[in-house]
Amino acid sequence: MYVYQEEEIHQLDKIAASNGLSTNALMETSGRSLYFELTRLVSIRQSILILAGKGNNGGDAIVLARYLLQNGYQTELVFPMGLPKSEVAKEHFRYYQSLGFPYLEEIPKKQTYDVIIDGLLGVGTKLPLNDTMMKIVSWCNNQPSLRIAIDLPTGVVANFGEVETAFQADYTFSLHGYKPSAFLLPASAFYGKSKVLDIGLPHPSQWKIWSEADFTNTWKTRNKDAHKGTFGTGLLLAGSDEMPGSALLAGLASMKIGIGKLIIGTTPFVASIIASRLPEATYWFNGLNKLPNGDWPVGVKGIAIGPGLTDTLLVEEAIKKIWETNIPVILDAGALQKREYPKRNAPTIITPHPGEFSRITGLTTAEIQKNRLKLASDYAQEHQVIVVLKGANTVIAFPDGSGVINITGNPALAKGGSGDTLAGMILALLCMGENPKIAVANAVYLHGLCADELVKTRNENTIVASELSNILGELIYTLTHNIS
Ligand SMILES: NC(=O)C1=CN([C@@H]2O[C@H](COP(=O)(O)OP(=O)(O)OC[C@H]3O[C@@H](n4cnc5c(N)ncnc54)[C@H](OP(=O)(O)O)[C@@H]3O)[C@@H](O)[C@H]2O)[C@H](O)CC1
Ligand SMILES: [K+]
Repeated sequence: MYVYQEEEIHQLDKIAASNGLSTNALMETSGRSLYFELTRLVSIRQSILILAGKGNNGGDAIVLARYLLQNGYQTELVFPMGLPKSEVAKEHFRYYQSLGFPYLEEIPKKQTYDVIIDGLLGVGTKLPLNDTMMKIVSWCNNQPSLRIAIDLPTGVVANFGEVETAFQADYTFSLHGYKPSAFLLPASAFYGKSKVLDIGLPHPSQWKIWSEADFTNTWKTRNKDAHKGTFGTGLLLAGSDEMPGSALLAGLASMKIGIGKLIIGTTPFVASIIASRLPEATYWFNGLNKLPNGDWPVGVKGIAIGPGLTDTLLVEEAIKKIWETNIPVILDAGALQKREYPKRNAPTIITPHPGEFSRITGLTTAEIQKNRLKLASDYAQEHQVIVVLKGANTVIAFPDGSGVINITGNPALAKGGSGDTLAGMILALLCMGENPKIAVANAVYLHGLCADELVKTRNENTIVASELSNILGELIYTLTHNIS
């Protein structure tokens, strides 16, 4: 599934029209697809109120109303903002009227409806809503009806997360692709359950939702003649005497997802605490202090630096040394600072949560949250790094302008140690030879999926980060046992 900004939708429509697929035809397909989706949710005995705006979102609503009426559904089509203004919506309205179907210009507010369809505003929305629209939306939200939005809930814009008042949908049927606001709070909370309807346009989007199929199509099984070298050696620079657990959590995740060999550069104290829980790793005492002298373990295929590290000066010295190499690196937690990144022939991956991204960019967390996709993407392109902007619907932005939105995960992940676990998973998949884009997307996907699996039988408050790694084995087995 793909994600499209407002401008991209308008552009696609224009190109389709100039090549022979008119907006009139797209509107017909939209309305007809909406009709078929609706018949799964609504029975013929239920009353349906369709609210149509003056633009093409209203045009979709007109086509939907026609299909419903033609098929005997109790449907009332109302234009509370006035009759259609867009040329294509006018054409469909003319056809609707030619069939003798009725319409109203005011909502009959004395009556209640089983279902309200919001075809008031779509991707052409400019905030703020005017007073009339605000009142209509508030009225809808106070009705006991099932609420269904066409393309976007009215009051939500396509590209950003900002909202004042919006139609609180139970379902939103998005046309052609998701819009960024479906993944940006507070807007995303107004979508209800959302689904994309195919209307026959191509998919040139560089942004996609990472799905189970994407995971299974890209996950590599271990060859029969594999040895530990096949799956790479990772260097994890993590853990301090105050935060020893970070090294353990990242290390467990790396080893349990499948890395061949893991070297943990940490203090002797940390090693003495965690080695009994992770005897499979090897330990490089005080690696952070040794690294700036060029005293390196050989054969390292990937580095993760930062989980549980507090000595900023030492971390910066180590990073300077890492810049001299062409080894893929993940900068996490204590290694995330405002900085310049040198040009290298290996990926640099940063994994900030919104607070850390705020520290790096100087933007407020509120600014970041309502515009996560664009800000992560701008940063990734400007600095030529992979940005993993964590939080609900983690955004992964690549240096070439493409990106992935992850939809696995839940609030159980909002807990200490969860980020360390993710850093370990990314390190492992990078070292195991995945293409970096796929490594990062699959790690983020699995990390969230572990949490989703755990909350099937457990209260989300009670889950701790080490449990994510514990269920990786069963989870990957279930997802992949059909792959030959
Ligand atoms: N490829 C596709 O996905 C297709 C989608 N379709 C549908 O078309 C809409 C987009 O249609 P568009 O006409 O561009 O825009 P809208 O219908 O969303 O809105 C335009 C009208 O809304 C008025 N408006 C805008 N902001 C406000 C506001 N804050 N308060 C009140 N009214 C507002 C605007 O009025 P003006 O006076 O400013 O002109 C317009 O009248 C898309 O979402 C899909 O539903 C098509 O079917 C084709 C293919
Ligand atoms: K709408």
